[in-house]
Amino acid sequence: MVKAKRFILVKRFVGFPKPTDLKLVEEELPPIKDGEFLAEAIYLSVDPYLRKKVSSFPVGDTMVGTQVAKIIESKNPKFPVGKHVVGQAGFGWRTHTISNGELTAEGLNSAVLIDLADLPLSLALGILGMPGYSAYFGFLEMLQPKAGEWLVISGAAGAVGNVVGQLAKIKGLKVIGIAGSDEKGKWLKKELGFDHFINYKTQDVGAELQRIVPEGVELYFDNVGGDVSTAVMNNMKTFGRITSCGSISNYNDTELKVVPLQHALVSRQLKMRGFQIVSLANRWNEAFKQNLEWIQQGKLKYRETITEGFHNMFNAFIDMLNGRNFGKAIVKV
Ligand SMILES: NC(=O)C1=CN([C@@H]2O[C@H](COP(=O)(O)OP(=O)(O)OC[C@H]3O[C@@H](n4cnc5c(N)ncnc54)[C@H](OP(=O)(O)O)[C@@H]3O)[C@@H](O)[C@H]2O)C=CC1
Ligand SMILES: CCCCC/C=C/C=O
Repeated sequence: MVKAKRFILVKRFVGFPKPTDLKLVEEELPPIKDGEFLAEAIYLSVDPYLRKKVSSFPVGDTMVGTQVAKIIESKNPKFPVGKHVVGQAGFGWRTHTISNGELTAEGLNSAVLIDLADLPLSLALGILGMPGYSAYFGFLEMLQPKAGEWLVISGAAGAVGNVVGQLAKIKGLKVIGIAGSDEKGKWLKKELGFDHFINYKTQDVGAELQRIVPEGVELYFDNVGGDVSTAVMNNMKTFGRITSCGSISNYNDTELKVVPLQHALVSRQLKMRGFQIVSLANRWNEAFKQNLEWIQQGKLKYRETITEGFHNMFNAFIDMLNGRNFGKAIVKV
């Protein structure tokens, strides 16, 4: 018998999540059936979308989330013992999972075999996983960037943002990153080649943009929404293009705030495009292959903030919401 640990939701998050909203429980797993396999978690991902998802999540269910796991028992020839998978639907915040690897209603594989050669397996949760694909499609496809254009990225030092900035440098753009600490700014400029950095906690974003690019920027990749985005949009060129990837600045709000975007949109004739990376699930492999190639060529760098211990899942999640992560926030079991 295998004992699995898992976090269940005991109270839906209201405002900033509290440790008492989740509970760590143990359960004995049944023997696996034909077509199933048993996987043991190695790395788990903590992502901003979890905060949003839990607003409508059934109390008592295992907390959702993606993980990298090793197959330790199998009655499914497609998932042999010893191989690794990225576990999505049916996995979540748990140490051991029984899965059949089938497609979910959303068209996502519940488990996908991975082989990253000599690269760390945890990258399958970051630059070679969902956040890396969001950067790839959200930037290259939604924004249709051209060499020489100016790009502003909010949430620039996070899992998605830092990859967007690096892709933009590969494509010959000029990049301004916005994030919440000068240490993050140093990393973005010195190691990743960003051209400019704005600390939204200590600087006036609009005034800084005005100083750096008085004529206005062409492109904006938005991870945070809120006042930062209003300031950026009011410093864009006519016909500027925006990808709305997320709005983490309001995920913990209990009341909906009105953010005045229309003035900038209308007066500057901007084009704003949102996207859901799950809708592009059938093309994820394209982004995987290209990001992998650029990593192997030394054109894309990766950074992770790793928290040790499954019992620290909640702390890692809160640390990410509070901006303590550089690059991808990961938990190592
Ligand atoms: N549309 C889609 O399909 C997808 C959307 N997303 C979205 O992309 C965004 C980035 O995700 P991801 O890269 O995984 O997360 P990150 O790794 O960027 O982590 C979240 C970051 O958000 C920043 N942050 C927290 N609170 C605020 C705030 N009030 N204002 C501004 N910044 C804040 C923090 O950095 P700092 O120190 O700078 O404050 C923190 O590090 C999120 O909005 C997420 O929901 C992600 C994947 C897919
Ligand atoms: C594997 C599920 C990924 C969902 C990412 C969604 C982000 C939305 O904001």
